[in-house]
Amino acid sequence: MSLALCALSHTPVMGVHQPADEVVARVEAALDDARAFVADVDPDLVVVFAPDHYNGFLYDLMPSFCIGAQATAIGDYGTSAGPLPVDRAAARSLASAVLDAGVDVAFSERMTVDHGCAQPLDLLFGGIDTVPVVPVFINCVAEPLGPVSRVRLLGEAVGRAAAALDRRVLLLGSGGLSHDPPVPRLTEAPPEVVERLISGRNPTPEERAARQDRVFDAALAYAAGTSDLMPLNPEWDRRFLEVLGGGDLAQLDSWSNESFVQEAGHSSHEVRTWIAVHAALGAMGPYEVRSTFYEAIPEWIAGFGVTTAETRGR
Ligand SMILES: O=C(O)/C=C/C(=O)/C=C/C=C(\O)C(=O)O
Ligand SMILES: [Fe+2]
Repeated sequence: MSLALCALSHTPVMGVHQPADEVVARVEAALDDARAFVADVDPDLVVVFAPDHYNGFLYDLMPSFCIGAQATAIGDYGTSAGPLPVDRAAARSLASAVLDAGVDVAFSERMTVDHGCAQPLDLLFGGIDTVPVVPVFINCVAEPLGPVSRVRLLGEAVGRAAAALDRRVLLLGSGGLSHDPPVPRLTEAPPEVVERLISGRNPTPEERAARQDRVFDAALAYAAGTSDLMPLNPEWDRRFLEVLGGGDLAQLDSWSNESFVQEAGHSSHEVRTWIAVHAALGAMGPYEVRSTFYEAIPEWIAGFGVTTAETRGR
C-alpha cells in the first residue's frame, strides 16, 4: 500500500495562446519533474479530484461531491475525449467508506467530466485511458459552496479508504490557484445563460466553440492588460501553498469562501481539489513535498502550480 500526491493547475488556454518561451519551458520542466515522480510511484490507481465547469454537473442537481464508477470525458479545450478506465470496485469501495465516515458524497454510474479531470491525466500520463482511475468531483464553481472544512474531511476519508485498498495510489488534484476566468455565475448571468447552467448539457459543436472562443478571447485581453477580470494574486497563492506544505490543513478551516473570492478570484475555489489531495495524503501520517513549482501566468489566466508529495520516510 502506498499513497502519493500530485496537484496541478489546469487551464483551457494551454497550447492555444502561449506565454513567453521561457515561461513555457519552466512549466514543461515542472511537468517533467511531476511525470518523473509519477513514473517512480508507478500507480496502479489514480484517484483524481477535479472540478467541473457546467459540463457534467449543472444546477438541475448540483452535489458538493461525487464519486464516479463510470465516467466519460467530453474532450473540451483539446483534451482527450471518451470513457475513463474507472475501477468500479474501487469507486464503490471509496464511496462506501466516505459515506461511513459521515461525508455525504454522491455516487454516479454516468459521470461526465471535462478538461478539469482530463487535462492533468493527459499531461501526466499522455492520455485518459492509460491507468485505472476513480474520479472524484468537487464542486468548485457553482455557488453556494460548503465550507472548505468539509473538503478536508472528504479528503481525509478518501485517503483512509484509498490506503486500505492495498494499491499504489496516486492522489491527483486539478485546479486553481488564484484565478478568475470568465465562468458564468447563476446569480449574475442573463436568463439564457442561467438556463444553460441549469440544463445545458450536450451543447451543439457551434455552441461549445463559441463558449471556448469567449475564454480564449478573454485570455488574450487579460494578457494584454485590457481585461477587467481580477488580477492573479501570487502572494495569496504562495501563502496557500505554504499552508499545504506545512501539513496543518485545519488552519484553512477559518478561510471563508468570501475571502477566497475577494483575494484570489471566484475560480480560486478550485484549490478545494488541492486541499482534498493533501488531506487524503495526510490522513496516513506526515508527508513531505518532493517538488513544487509556482508561477503567475496571465496568458493562461492562471496562478499555475505543480506540487508532488509523498508520505514522509517512504
Ligand atoms: O463559459 C463557460 O461556460 C465555461 C467556461 C470555462 O469552462 C472556463 C474554464 C476555465 C478554467 O477551467 C480555469 O480553471 O481557468
Ligand atoms: Fe477550471
